[in-house]
Amino acid sequence: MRYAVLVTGPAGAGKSTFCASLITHAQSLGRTVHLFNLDPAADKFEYPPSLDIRDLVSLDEVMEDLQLGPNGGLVYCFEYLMQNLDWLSEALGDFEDDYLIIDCPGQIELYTHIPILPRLAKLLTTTMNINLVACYLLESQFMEDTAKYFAGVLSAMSCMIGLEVPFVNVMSKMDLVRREGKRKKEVDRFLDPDPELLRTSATRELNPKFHHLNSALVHLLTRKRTQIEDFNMVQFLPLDVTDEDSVGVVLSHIDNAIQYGEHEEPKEPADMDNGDFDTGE
Ligand SMILES: Nc1nc2c(ncn2[C@@H]2O[C@H](COP(=O)(O)OP(=O)(O)OP(=O)(O)O)[C@@H](O)[C@H]2O)c(=O)[nH]1
Ligand SMILES: [Mg+2]
Repeated sequence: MRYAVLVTGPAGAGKSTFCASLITHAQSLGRTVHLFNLDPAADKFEYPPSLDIRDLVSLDEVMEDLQLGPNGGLVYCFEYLMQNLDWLSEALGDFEDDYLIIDCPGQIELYTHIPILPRLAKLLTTTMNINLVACYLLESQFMEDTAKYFAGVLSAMSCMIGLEVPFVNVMSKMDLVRREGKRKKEVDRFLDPDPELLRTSATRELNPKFHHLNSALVHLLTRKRTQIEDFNMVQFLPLDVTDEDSVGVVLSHIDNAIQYGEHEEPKEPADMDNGDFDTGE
């Protein structure tokens, strides 16, 4: 049985850092894990990737040869990957019974505009028979601006709906929140999105039109009782990579989502009620 974690999220959300801390933690548990770099623009890693899209296609060469910018070049690299799936299945053939951590690029259009990642996820799960879970990382600074935060929630949801695989949302860089000394109750409203946050947003004074738009969104979220609120489709696990226990909690949710080690007794994930995140209050 092969397992893989697709680590997604906007630019700078902490994906590569999270991949490295997942690897450190999994190795401390005695697991064999491998990094699969899916970012053609990546330059350095804490752990050397065992599998690397840059062995197939180089963003620099694509940009130079085809006169494309970084984003167009990235889309081209993924299209090239999809046309060379033999390379991927051959490379993946070396990893029987292993756990792959897949580090994705941060261009948001990859998750919301073009259907390349969903195609890749389908291929990994159906053709290559890999137990796949996706993580979407949003960084804690998004909590500073509620309108931006809700844009982040919607992008997480858009990615999740597109991928159609088990999904774990993560609020990264929680060490920064701890340092600021935010109240736990306040933090919880962002980990379990509270649409009422938008109503009290500072945009009311700054930009009334924008506030009307936000209010309409809240109205949609609350009155129509969409999935975000009713079914808790989007909930974030707090991640502090400086705290091994926090990485362990996220890994236990990932394991649970893909039933890692199904021959063993099924394990309950660690407590999800955020009670394990101590803001230091
Ligand atoms: N304080 C803090 N900083 C972090 C954390 N994780 C990442 N960073 C910093 O955030 C920046 C971006 O981290 P990366 O891990 O490269 O983020 P990424 O999502 O892989 O970025 P792209 O691949 O460019 O999309 C770096 O300067 C990291 O040192 C964290 O948990 N806490
Ligand atoms: Mg990265």
